[in-house]
Amino acid sequence: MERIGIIGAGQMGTGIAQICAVAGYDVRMIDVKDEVIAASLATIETNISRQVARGRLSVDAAEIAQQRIVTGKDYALFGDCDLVIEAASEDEEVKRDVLKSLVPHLSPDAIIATNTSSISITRLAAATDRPGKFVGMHFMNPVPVMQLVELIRAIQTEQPTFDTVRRLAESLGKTVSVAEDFPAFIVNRILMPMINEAIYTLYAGVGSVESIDTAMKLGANHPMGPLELADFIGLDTCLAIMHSLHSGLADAKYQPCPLLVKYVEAGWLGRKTKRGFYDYHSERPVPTR
Ligand SMILES: CC(=O)CC(=O)SCCNC(=O)CCNC(=O)[C@H](O)C(C)(C)COP(=O)(O)OP(=O)(O)OC[C@H]1O[C@@H](n2cnc3c(N)ncnc32)[C@H](O)[C@@H]1OP(=O)(O)O
Ligand SMILES: NC(=O)C1=CN([C@@H]2O[C@H](COP(=O)(O)OP(=O)(O)OC[C@H]3O[C@@H](n4cnc5c(N)ncnc54)[C@H](OP(=O)(O)O)[C@@H]3O)[C@@H](O)[C@H]2O)C=CC1
Repeated sequence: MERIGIIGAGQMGTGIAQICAVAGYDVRMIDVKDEVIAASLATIETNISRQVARGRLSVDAAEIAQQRIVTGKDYALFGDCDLVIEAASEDEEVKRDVLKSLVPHLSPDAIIATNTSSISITRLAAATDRPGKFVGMHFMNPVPVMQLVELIRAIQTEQPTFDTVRRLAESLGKTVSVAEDFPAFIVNRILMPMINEAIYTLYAGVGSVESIDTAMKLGANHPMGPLELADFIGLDTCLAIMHSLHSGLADAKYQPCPLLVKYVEAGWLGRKTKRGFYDYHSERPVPTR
């Protein structure tokens, strides 16, 4: 494995590109907007510079890593990639369109991985010309910091594909946890109902944003409160994951909180739009409820 493609230069695509380049892989990354790509490269530069300042990476290695990342808007960039990781928005129609556009450009042996948080790997695999060479590779946010990669086998995934992607995750310094292909897999099946319940707790007036987050940080030793974490993940992504759980498992306990729905309808998506359960326009996040 030498060259890795990434679709989507949002927070996940950016983190994946960074760790792949630092680990020595050539990276090709596309997105639909120039400004998103520019912001992604700026984030990578900041993060890599911090690694240099911390003495974890030499100046030369940092420069080489950044040169390994080639960006653009055209799927033809993926022609010589050994593996392409799809990290576009958490929307099945978007992902299907992306996969349809991708496959004509790929070499026959190339593997496709999806970083989806919740959507059926089996259905996405079936939307490609190579379901046996398709796998779920679910990185955690922030990618450079979090230790885990969840690997999800579609019913069609062939063992050599799975083994190759496991080796790739390990070569990136990650620890693998294997999940079967059920809605939202392991991490989000457990984490997202907790976040949704925190939003219900706010909706019911049990506590303010600050009291709920403080309670869970100091009372349950979570590194971030659930509402702060929801803003960090992206409220659109949180809602999409709850929809996958609700429709995929047909259980009322997964119904998304109406307040979450309203925030997403308002375009309050968390940190990425500078407003969610907190307002991020000033230096310190300000709770909005
Ligand atoms: C939705 C899904 O499908 C799946 C998911 O990803 S669910 C979300 C999973 N992620 C989590 O639960 C994250 C919970 N939060 C945390 O673990 C921590 O708050 C955190 C790791 C994000 C930050 O840790 P912290 O100790 O509070 O902050 P801080 O001291 O600033 O950061 C620790 C290090 O991480 C780095 N870091 C923090 N945020 C970062 C980011 N977004 N990108 C890159 N590096 C980051 C910092 O630079 C710092 O590095 P150094 O050691 O070089 O100083
Ligand atoms: N956020 C998280 O904590 C985690 C997210 N994930 C998953 O990773 C994926 C990406 O999430 P995340 O990075 O947070 O989302 P972001 O919203 O930060 O980034 C998604 C990016 O994909 C772009 N995009 C949308 N459509 C296309 C397309 N057709 N072609 C290329 N790029 C496209 C978006 O552009 P535009 O903004 O213009 O629409 C955006 O830049 C999702 O599947 C999500 O569920 C997995 C683990 C954790």
